Amino acid sequence: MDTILEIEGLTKVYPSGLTALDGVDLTIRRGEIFALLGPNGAGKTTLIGAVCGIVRATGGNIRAFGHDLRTDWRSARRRIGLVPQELGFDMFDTVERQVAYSRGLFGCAPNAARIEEVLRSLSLWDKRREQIRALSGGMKRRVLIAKALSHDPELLFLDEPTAGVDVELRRDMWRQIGVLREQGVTVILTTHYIEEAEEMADRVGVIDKGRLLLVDDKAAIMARLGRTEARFRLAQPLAAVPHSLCAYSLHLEDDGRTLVYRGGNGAGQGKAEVAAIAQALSREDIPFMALDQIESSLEDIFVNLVEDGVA
Ligand SMILES: Nc1ncnc2c1ncn2[C@@H]1O[C@H](COP(=O)(O)OP(=O)(O)OP(=O)(O)O)[C@@H](O)[C@H]1O
Repeated sequence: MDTILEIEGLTKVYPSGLTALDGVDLTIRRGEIFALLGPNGAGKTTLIGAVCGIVRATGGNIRAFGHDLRTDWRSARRRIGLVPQELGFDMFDTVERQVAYSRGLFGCAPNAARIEEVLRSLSLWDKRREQIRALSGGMKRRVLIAKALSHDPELLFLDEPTAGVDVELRRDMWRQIGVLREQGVTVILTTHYIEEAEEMADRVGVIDKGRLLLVDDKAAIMARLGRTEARFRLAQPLAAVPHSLCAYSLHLEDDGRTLVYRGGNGAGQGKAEVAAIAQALSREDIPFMALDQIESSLEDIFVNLVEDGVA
């Protein structure tokens, strides 16, 4: 595994006494898309800020590209890009100048061809001479990305890239992030939206109250924690769950007309049990008219994790 970022025991206590990060350990692999998922105030922006040199950590270590950020911040910093949550630029400046200026801020030599490439990849080329204030909200967000890409970062942070944007723009943003992945850029994004993590991430970290509750491959999270709910709508109501099925996690609803299964801790266990229950029902001569089956989403998993406070 080629590691691009290593965070160890990262702690941030703000002067107010609030602990925003509480011993966070995280390793990011080169080329992956990592989604940091958490509710408001979980510590996502603080974590990004600590890596990007905006927030001074209280404790812990951060190594990026093998450099210790405390002692060798500058060389690592050039290889990191940040798309912040807030729109912050000179609204009267043109798109092209803002993006070229950002490149210069990182000490990179002017490179008109590269700026053109970035602007074209974000469909901003036709807008390059427009003042930023004249752009739509979505276009302004693209300019933020263009600025962050202007110095060719290998590691890009996107802090809630789709907060407050409409569905179309969100999908557009997902496409853009797909393009970055193809270009080999490592992306860490923060989000409140489970569907965003589900759609794009290779791995997901769940953070709450400054603690990283869980980090895993997206598919593994689903497999480990995914639950299956199946509802058998019975032809005839039952007074009780048949004895032969009491090994399964079943109960009756709708005055005995619906047999409900909830269970299966991943790895297809839920689906296998539902199939076994269906077979047992037909063996017992208990016909059912319909079967509705639902797999839990990352959202359900997240709610459970946050409620439990543990991984
Ligand atoms: N400069 C600051 N001074 C004091 N407290 C702060 C500061 N910045 C953030 N906090 C607090 O630290 C905690 C974590 O905030 P942070 O912005 O990192 O969370 P977040 O997960 O990014 O939230 P959101 O999803 O709302 O952006 C919050 O309780 C927040 O109020």
